[in-house]
Amino acid sequence: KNVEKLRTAEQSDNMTACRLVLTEMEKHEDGWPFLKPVNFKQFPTYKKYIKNPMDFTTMKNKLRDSLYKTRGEFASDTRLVFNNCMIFNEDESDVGKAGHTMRKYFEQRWKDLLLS
Ligand SMILES: Cc1ncccc1N[C@@H](C)c1cnc2ccsc2c1
Repeated sequence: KNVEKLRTAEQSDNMTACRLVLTEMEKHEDGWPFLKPVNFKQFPTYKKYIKNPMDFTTMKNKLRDSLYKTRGEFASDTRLVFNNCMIFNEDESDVGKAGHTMRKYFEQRWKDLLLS
């Protein structure tokens, strides 16, 4: 019983760092392109090129529903957001530049939080 409780407690600690960095990315001034799923009507070719769309709201819902078993799974979805962005958007476009900024921001914060 205690082992179970301990594991759940550890699990929620792991997810605290995820919730924190996700909140920071949602508030970041360059986070705007990634807040919601890309609208396929607005970008008709998106689903042709991007096989696994991901965005911050979807990640928030997955955290809420405990769909991330490890911090690594959360980090993978975050990197998916920015890799999709680099596939679809020119580096010099507003969205492309925001993607690079947010990717750098995430990787630095992820390091800070996990080595703390
Ligand atoms: C991250 C991403 N990748 C590819 C396409 C779109 C997006 N983001 C949406 C929100 C977006 C990005 N930029 C604009 C500009 C006018 S509407 C709109 C919506």
